[in-house]
Amino acid sequence: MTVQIKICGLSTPEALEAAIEAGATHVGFVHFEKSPRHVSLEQAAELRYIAGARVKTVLLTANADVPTVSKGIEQVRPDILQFHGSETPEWIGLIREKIGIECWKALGLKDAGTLERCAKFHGKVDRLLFDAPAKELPGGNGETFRWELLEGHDHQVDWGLAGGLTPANVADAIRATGAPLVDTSSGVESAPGVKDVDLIRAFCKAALSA
Ligand SMILES: O=C(O)c1ccccc1N[C@@H]1O[C@H](COP(=O)(O)O)[C@@H](O)[C@H]1O
Repeated sequence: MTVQIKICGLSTPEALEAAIEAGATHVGFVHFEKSPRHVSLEQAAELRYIAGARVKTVLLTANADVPTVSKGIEQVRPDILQFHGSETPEWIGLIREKIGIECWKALGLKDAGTLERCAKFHGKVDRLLFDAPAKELPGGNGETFRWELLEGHDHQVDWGLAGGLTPANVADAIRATGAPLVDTSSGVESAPGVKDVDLIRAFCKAALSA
């Protein structure tokens, strides 16, 4: 099966077009003020409009309150919401049920225990995204985690791999984990928050050839 690719933290039409042309299946907009990739809901809506139906659009928030998430859905009309903070399964489940929108939850994988605890999200989210443990930011830190933690894991829900993925390591990551979707943000940047179109192209090429 062809791997799905999410390029996250996009903030310009140029980088967005490069991601789509290179074969990304998902593009993400980060609405989280502490991030160097933060975009306002107005900016995200504009990018979402440009993307149209060519790719799936993802609005990422971290520990946002309900009014912010509602405003994001209303203004941006994303295909998917990605929750990247300490949102509970019940909280996400309620939003998913009420709004009927696809919801993803990112989890920082520290050890086998974290992986076991992800079972509480089953039935509440549409996809789990395994990332490195949070640091100053809940995500987008460019850190990989021990991919071997996923070895032999019986995935009960769709999932994806994130955390420090770059054009240089994404093919190894796919081979090592069998990830059906890979997600990158800082690994395709020339500086924090500045996407590099050549790195985006190289990332997609490497992922698609794994
Ligand atoms: O990208 C950000 O700035 C960000 C901020 C807050 C939460 C998540 C964020 N990004 C997501 O984190 C993972 C891994 O990113 P990276 O490739 O290691 O930089 C990915 O899902 C990003 O979408």
